[in-house]
Order: sequence, then C-alpha cells, then structure tokens
Amino acid sequence: MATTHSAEKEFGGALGATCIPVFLPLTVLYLLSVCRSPAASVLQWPPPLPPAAQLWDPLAAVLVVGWITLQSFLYLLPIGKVSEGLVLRDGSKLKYPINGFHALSITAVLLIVCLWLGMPLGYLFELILPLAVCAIGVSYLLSMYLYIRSFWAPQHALSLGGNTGNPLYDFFMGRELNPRIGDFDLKYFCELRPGLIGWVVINLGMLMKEVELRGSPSLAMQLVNGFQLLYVTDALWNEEAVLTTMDIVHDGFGFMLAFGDLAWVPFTYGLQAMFLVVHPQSLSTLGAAGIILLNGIGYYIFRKSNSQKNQFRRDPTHKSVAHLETIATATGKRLLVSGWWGFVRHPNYLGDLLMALAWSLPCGMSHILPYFYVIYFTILLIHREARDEKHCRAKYGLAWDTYCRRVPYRILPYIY
Ligand SMILES: NC(=O)C1=CN([C@@H]2O[C@H](COP(=O)(O)OP(=O)(O)OC[C@H]3O[C@@H](n4cnc5c(N)ncnc54)[C@H](OP(=O)(O)O)[C@@H]3O)[C@@H](O)[C@H]2O)C=CC1
Ligand SMILES: CC(C)=CCC[C@@H](C)[C@H]1CC=C2C3=C(CC[C@@]21C)[C@@]1(C)CC[C@H](O)C(C)(C)[C@@H]1CC3
Repeated sequence: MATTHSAEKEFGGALGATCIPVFLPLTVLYLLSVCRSPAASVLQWPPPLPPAAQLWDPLAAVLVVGWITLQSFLYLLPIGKVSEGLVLRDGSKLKYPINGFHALSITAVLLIVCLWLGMPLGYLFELILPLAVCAIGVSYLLSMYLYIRSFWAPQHALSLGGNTGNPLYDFFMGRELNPRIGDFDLKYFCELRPGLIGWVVINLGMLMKEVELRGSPSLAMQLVNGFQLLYVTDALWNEEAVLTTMDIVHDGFGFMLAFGDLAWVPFTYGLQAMFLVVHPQSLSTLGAAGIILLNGIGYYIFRKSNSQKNQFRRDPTHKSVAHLETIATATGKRLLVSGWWGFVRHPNYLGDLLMALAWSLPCGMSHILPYFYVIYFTILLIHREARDEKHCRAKYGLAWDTYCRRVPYRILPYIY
C-alpha cells in the first residue's frame, strides 16, 4: 500500500493543513504580545503587535539551539532504564530511554548553579518574543526535514493518517511514524523534553522577573509555577506511559506535533505566569486553599485514571486491576467498564481539565487571556476524544458500542 488517498482527512483536511501552520504561529506571537500589554485585552483594536525589530535577537537563537542541544545530550546519557514501545506493523518493537526525570533533575541543578552565578533568568521575559520566533523557526525546519526524509522510509514505517499523497496535508500530519537518527527517536524526544522542560524554565523566568520588579514572588505566581511544575514532573516521572499515547502509537511526526511540542507548549501553556508579571493579583489564603484543592482533585483523577489504564494494559492480572469488571473485544484485548474507566469514558481528560482551570484561577477574573489554556484545552480534548472514539470504534466494533452503552458519558458525568 503506497498511500492512503481514501483515508478520511482530519483537522479540516487540506484546507486546515494549509491554514493552521500559518495561523497557529501567528497566534503564539499575538498571545504573547497581548499578555505583556497593560490592557491584556484580546478585544483591543488594533492589537498591540510589536515592531518587527522586537521579534529577532541573536541571543534567542543561541539559547534555543543551546537548549535543544543540552536536552539532546541529556536524552543520550546512558542512565535510567530502556523500555519497549508497542508492537509495530512489521511486528518489531522500538526501544526508548526512560531518563526524562533524570534530564529534568540535571536541568534543575544546572539552573540552580546558573542562578547562583547571577544569571538574570528574569531576562526571559524581555526575550520571550524572539525566543518564540526561533522555536517556531526550528519547528518549521524540523517538519521540512521530517517530510523530506520520510520518502526514504519503508512503507511499514509510515503513519496511516499522514500518507494521503497531498503534500500539504502530509507535511502537517507527518508521514513517518517514528523517525529516528540512529537510536535517537525524534518524536519521543520532542514530545517530552525541550518543550515541556522549557515551559517550566520560562515559568521560573517569569517568577524571577516578578522578584526583580516587586522584591518577592506573589502567591499567585508561586501557585502557577508549583502546579505546572507538578504536571511536568509527573509527565517525566511517568514517561513510560507516553509510549502508549495516540501521538506515539498512531500519529505521524509532522508539523502539528513538531510545532505543538517545540513552540505551542512552552510559549502558550505558561501564559498565566507571564500575565502575572504585568498584572499582579492578590489572592486570599482561603482562595488559594480552594485553588490548591481543585488542582489536587484534578491531579488525583488524572493520575489515578491514567495509571489504572496503563497498569491494566501492561498486566491485566496485576492485583490493583484484576478485580475490575471488563468486556471482551474481538481483538483479544479487554475494555475496562468499572473503576475510573466505568465512571466516564475519559476520566483522565476530566482530571486534566480541572487542573487547567486551577492554573488560571490565580490570575483572577478580570481578564479572559489567562483562561486561554483551559479554553483551548477543552476544545483540544473534545476533538481528541472524538478522534480516539473513531479509532476505538474501528478497532473494537460492537464491543466499543457496548462500552459506550455501559458508560454513556464521555468526559463530564451527566453533561458530556
Ligand atoms: N496537556 C496537554 O496538552 C495534553 C494532555 N493530554 C493528556 O494525555 C493523557 C493521555 O491521553 P490520550 O493519549 O489522548 O488518550 P488516553 O490515555 O485516554 O488513551 C485512549 C486509549 O485508551 C484505551 N482505552 C480507552 N478506553 C478504555 C477502557 N475502557 N479500558 C481500557 N482501555 C481503554 C484505548 O486504547 P487501546 O485499547 O488501544 O489501549 C484508547 O485508544 C490524558 O491524561 C490527557 O489528558 C493529552 C493531550 C494533550
Ligand atoms: C494546537 C496544536 C499544535 C496542538 C498539538 C497538540 C500538542 C500540543 C499536544 C498533543 C498531545 C500532547 C501531549 C502532551 C503535551 C501536549 C501535546 C504534545 C503531554 C506530553 C503533556 C504532559 C502529560 O502528562 C502527557 C505526557 C500525558 C501529555 C501527552 C500528550
């Protein structure tokens, strides 16, 4: 099978794949500019766009290239265990280093040393637009490289969804499933390392900027930094679980993921911290306690449900999952219908969304901008749920319909 021309196209098909790579990078720059402006209003007209000269700084290029090089070096360190991914179409399994948490810890030590040596981390606030421009540039270059090299990949190594023959669509979705340079897995590396760790480093930069401006970090800033650091640490601590996600198993590596991982995540997921630098908020102890509780509940649901499914998929006879009720499917795999996965069909999304809300609340109610993440994330997860449902229906057929009847709500009980 050379191409999958007949495959149903996602993300608005060829038109979506042409517009999104232009629209989303501009959205990143727009959001960052509005966030730093005193009004921080998305309704401002004309929008507070920076002059072109403010978009480029050679220091930003050095930092972005240096950062990706450092994270690549940490990825290659022979520490931590090596795990196998799921079985590929040719029957083989790839090996992946599980040393993301080590990379985060070493990065943290390096940052402490840099701060101790007097490095002005708060300067990231001034440099944020050129940094974002460079990260967008790198994601474009990487996607072009990925597209070109995919023509040398064997058929079984191509993704089913990104191999339609339409160059723009395939560039966007990604033709090759697991592009590697030797043992270096480009998709797996980008998914968890430079962008995700970069996000919390930028957050810390915003905290340091606040210290420069006001003498100490505000409670709101501490909460945003703490919550998002917990999220990133959790992702790297449970790195192995990423090997079974849709992105690694199903999606090709193209512009969508390259840009998402390298530019979208680090420069939009932490908008709240940047907002707080320019728009300080006072937060009562009671308010903070309520927000911490919300984040705690969200995290608990997110972690427990993800771990339950991962454990069940790895070893269904394990004592923590063996008692759960399941239904059989024609593929031989079973579906959980009790426990977290009997509560709603995507309990992990519910927990993630509660956390997203908790990250925005410290920014108060006066502006919509710090709520960008929770709004975007709701749309992303509803769309992702629909994509996953389509895959599962195709994979499990009648058993999936039975599961949907047994567990009628997708994300939010009695509502959706
Ligand atoms: N912060 C961010 O930007 C993002 C975060 N996420 C988070 O990543 C995490 C992973 O999400 P994602 O990869 O979308 O998908 P999920 O972890 O929800 O996995 C979906 C898969 O789980 C399996 N499954 C579904 N229902 C059952 C069941 N009842 N019993 C057993 N297995 C079942 C199916 O695969 P199979 O049967 O083949 O095993 C299905 O394809 C989530 O917590 C999500 O919130 C996701 C996207 C972006
Ligand atoms: C708008 C746009 C370009 C979207 C691309 C989507 C990507 C940003 C997301 C797709 C799936 C993701 C995951 C995470 C980050 C965002 C992307 C790349 C994730 C690494 C975040 C941390 C979580 O704990 C996770 C490991 C479960 C998660 C995996 C999916």
